[in-house]
Amino acid sequence: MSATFHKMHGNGNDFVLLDLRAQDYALDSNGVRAMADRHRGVGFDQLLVLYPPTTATALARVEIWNADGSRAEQCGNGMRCIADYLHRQGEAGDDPFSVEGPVETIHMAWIEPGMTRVDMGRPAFGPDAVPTNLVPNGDEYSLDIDGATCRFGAVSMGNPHVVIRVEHAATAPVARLGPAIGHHPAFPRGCNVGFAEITSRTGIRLRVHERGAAETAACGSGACAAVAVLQRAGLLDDEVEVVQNGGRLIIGRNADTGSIWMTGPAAHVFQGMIE
Ligand SMILES: N[C@H](CCC[C@H](N)C(=O)O)C(=O)O
Repeated sequence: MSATFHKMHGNGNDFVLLDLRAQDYALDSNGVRAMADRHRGVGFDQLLVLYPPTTATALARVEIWNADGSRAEQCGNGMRCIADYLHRQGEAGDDPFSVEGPVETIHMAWIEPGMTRVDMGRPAFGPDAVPTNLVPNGDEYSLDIDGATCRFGAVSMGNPHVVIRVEHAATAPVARLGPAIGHHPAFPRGCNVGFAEITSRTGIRLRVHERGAAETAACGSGACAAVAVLQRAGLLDDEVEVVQNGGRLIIGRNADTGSIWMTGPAAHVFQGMIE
């Protein structure tokens, strides 16, 4: 069994894209973990799998796997790469198009070579949406970690996110608090943990410890989650530049629909064959 794959990345958050609409390749958690191995496999933060669509308008049905073999409901950088791939394949033109995401239809558009835009849908707040068994005080959650109380926002972008406001992202305790919160029983499906430094009403610096992958160079849904939480707190305007270690994104809020859109880079690195 072998298949053609595409290696891509969005601001250094790297992916293997496996287009299984016209080829077969059996996948399970063990196989995904092996493929993700950066020494014995191809290496990726997430695996993006395209299957034939189940609706007339979508170009593909998308499944997302993390490097640890777990499944994810959303991947913002990955969706931007899928948009670039579908345009590169000649399946998408300059008009918006859509794919069936794991939990909802995702609308996207190609902007220019290496630049795409994705409508990431409406953020969902509240414990049941995230999901978490914590009870918020207003919009703020708190959790005692190592004897200290950690306060944060929480939101679902399809996938679960915690957003912690920090003075300086560069010195945020990502390696310690990321796993401690991300794997905490208060989050039955785990969560991605973002550390956001507000630099202005139109700018943040962000680092994200990702569920199923550890800290990544960039996290697209994490950027959307951080902007959604901080906008809800009245701290950010409708359009924000999010700077992460791997690069920058423009995140905006559609005032009419309440959905969050994301514009940023998508790069195709190489095509290969996996056994
Ligand atoms: N680790 C995430 C999936 C990938 C998210 C990230 N790579 C993005 O760009 O949104 C999760 O398990 O929810």
